[in-house]
Parts: sequence; structure tokens; C-alpha cells
Amino acid sequence: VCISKCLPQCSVTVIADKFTPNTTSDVAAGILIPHPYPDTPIGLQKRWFQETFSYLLTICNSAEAADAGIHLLSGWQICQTAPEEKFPFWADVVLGFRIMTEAELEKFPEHHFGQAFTTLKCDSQRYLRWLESRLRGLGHQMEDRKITDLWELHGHYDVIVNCSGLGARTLVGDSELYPVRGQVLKVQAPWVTHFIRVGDGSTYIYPGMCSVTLGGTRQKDDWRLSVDSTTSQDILNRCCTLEPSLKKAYGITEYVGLRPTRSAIRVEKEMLLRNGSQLPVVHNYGHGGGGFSVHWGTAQEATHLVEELIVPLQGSLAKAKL
Ligand SMILES: Cc1cc2nc3c(=O)[nH]c(=O)nc-3n(C[C@H](O)[C@H](O)[C@H](O)COP(=O)(O)OP(=O)(O)OC[C@H]3O[C@@H](n4cnc5c(N)ncnc54)[C@H](O)[C@@H]3O)c2cc1C
Ligand SMILES: O=C([O-])CC(=O)C(=O)O
Repeated sequence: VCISKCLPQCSVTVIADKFTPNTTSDVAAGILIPHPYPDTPIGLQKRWFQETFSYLLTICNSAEAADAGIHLLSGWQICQTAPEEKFPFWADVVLGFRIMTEAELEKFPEHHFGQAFTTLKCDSQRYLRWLESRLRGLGHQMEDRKITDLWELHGHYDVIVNCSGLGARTLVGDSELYPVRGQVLKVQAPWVTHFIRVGDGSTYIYPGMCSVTLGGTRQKDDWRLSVDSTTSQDILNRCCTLEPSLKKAYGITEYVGLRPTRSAIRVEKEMLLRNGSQLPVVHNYGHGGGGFSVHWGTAQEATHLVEELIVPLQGSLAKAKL
């Protein structure tokens, strides 16, 4: 969508073996809170988060908000003790960031420090459907197909943009990429209207448009996509400790996703060479537990790289194909 918006001279084909509602992104709570990428400079992480926040806030303030599944959400991030950094780098990006008052903390007797702020939340499936419909509306293509080797695409497209998430581990042999398994519950509890997140991201409660997402787990190198019912009960117990009214939650469904994790998000150009031929690729994967939080910023970065690669094609009459 970002490429089609910024480079309208390009035609875009999205090739994937899974589309919504069957991707990792469909499982996400969709909250905008940055996640750490130790080897991505903080300045860049902040820029990507800021760009994503501004872009989604504009949609949120428009008539498109409900169709796109974007809404504002206020709440608390709580810690047992105060962290070294009371004001994180993203404090001035979210809205109304402040330290919680003693009165607010009374709700959480085991937590003695907290941050209150308003952020954005995407209803993952609605947002993905909306993105797809925008692409289709602009006349671009969707193709349901597994790619085993990027060279299959050689000769058919001018530039390949690799957004294959965890799939990049086999598709481009990136052994730095690993799964961090996450299990969440979606429940009906329309009376819960504030988010609550334990600072390390171990437990969270995110009210959304259609359900409340309860999490979570962070299981490194665990490839199991099946639901673990003991884990679901544990998630529910942890969330009920923070928000006892969730004992009355109903309509519980369970989901698992594998966060495509590496120490830095990979957004870079690569010119693949084989038998004297070139295949220009822009990588954009490895968003771990924060793909929603930085997706538009990284998409813009990838789009700039695509732009650099298509400059030499501009002279030709052909429309660039991606
Ligand atoms: C439980 C959980 C909760 C989360 N909550 C949040 C949150 O609240 N906020 C947040 O910011 N982030 C959250 N995340 C993280 C977020 O979901 C990920 O960062 C994001 O989904 C990654 O998106 P992606 O497009 O890179 O990968 P995916 O959504 O996995 O998409 C990859 C696509 O590539 C395709 N593909 C891969 N390999 C191939 C191939 N060889 N051939 C064809 N197609 C291929 C797949 O079919 C798929 O369509 C959460 C993740 C989990 C698991
Ligand atoms: O950590 C959170 O608050 C939600 C999330 O992004 C995840 O589970 O990956």
C-alpha cells in the first residue's frame, strides 16, 4: 500500500501463501507500543514509530477509522518497581504520557510504578482487510502462491520486496531470524475499556473494537502453532489478577502466532546475482513483537529503497513491476 501510494507509477503484485485471516499479523493485539530491537539504532526506532503513529492517527481521525479498524486507547503500563528509564524514548510520540498517580496505582497492589498514556490500536483483521481492499481498489494484484526461491520471480518483476516475516528464514536463509511464540485469548468483556500492560509485556489486556485481547506468552524458538489450554488458563488467571472483572468474560477464543524475531529489523537493499543475471531485492522483515507499531515507518523506508532501484528504469517506457 505504501509503495502504491508513494510510487504510483509502479504496478504491485502481492504474492503470499497466507492472506488474512491466516497470517501472524492477524493474531496480533495490534497495539502501538514499541518493542526493543537491540541492534536497530534508537533514533531509527523512534522515527519508524513516530511515522506509524502519525499515519494511523490521521486515519483514526477520519471517516475511514471504523472500516480500517483503528481507534485510540488509553490505559496503564505497570511495573513492580520503577524502571531506570521512567520516560521511554517514545513518551512524546504517544498522547498524554504521564507517570501514574498513587490513586491509580491502588488498583494494582503488587505494582508500585506505572505510566499512563493514550495510544492507538488496530483491529488486526479489519486493518488487513482494509489494506487489501485499498490495493485491489487501485488495480493491484494478489496472488496466492508459495515462493521457494526468489529467482522464480526473475524476469517477471523489476524489483522484489521481501516481506515474508518468519518465512525469510528459509526463503533467504536468514538464520538470525527465530520465532517467539505468542498465545492470546480474545474475550467478550465490553465493560473493560482501559488497557493494562505489565512493563515486560508478559501480561496484557487490550480492549478492542470487537473483543478484548488477553496475553500473553513469549516463548523463544518454540514453533508450536497449536493452542496450549494450560497456557490459556494461565493467561486468564494472570489477567484476572490485574482486572478481576474478567472472571465474568465470555466468548473466549484462543490464538497462537510466531513473532518473526531478530536483533534488528532488516530493511535493506540487496542485489542478488546468479549466472550473470541480477535480481534487485528490498528486504523488510524481522519485526518481532512490534510489527504493527513500526509497520508504516519501515514500509516508507523500504519504499525509498525501491525508489532508488527503479531510478535506472525510469528512462524506459515500461511501468515498473514489483
Ligand atoms: C501473540 C502476538 C501478539 C502481537 N501483538 C502485537 C501488538 O500488539 N503490536 C505490535 O506492534 N505487534 C504485535 N505482534 C507482532 C506482529 O504480529 C508481527 O510483528 C507482525 O505480524 C509481522 O508481520 P509480517 O508481515 O512481517 O509477518 P506475517 O504477518 O507473518 O506475514 C508474512 C507473510 O509472508 C508470507 N510468506 C512467508 N514466506 C513465504 C513464501 N515463501 N512464499 C509466499 N509467501 C510467504 C506469509 O504467507 C504471510 O502472508 C504480535 C505478535 C503475536 C504473535
Ligand atoms: O507486548 C505487547 O503488549 C503486545 C505485543 O506486541 C506482543 O505480544 O508481541
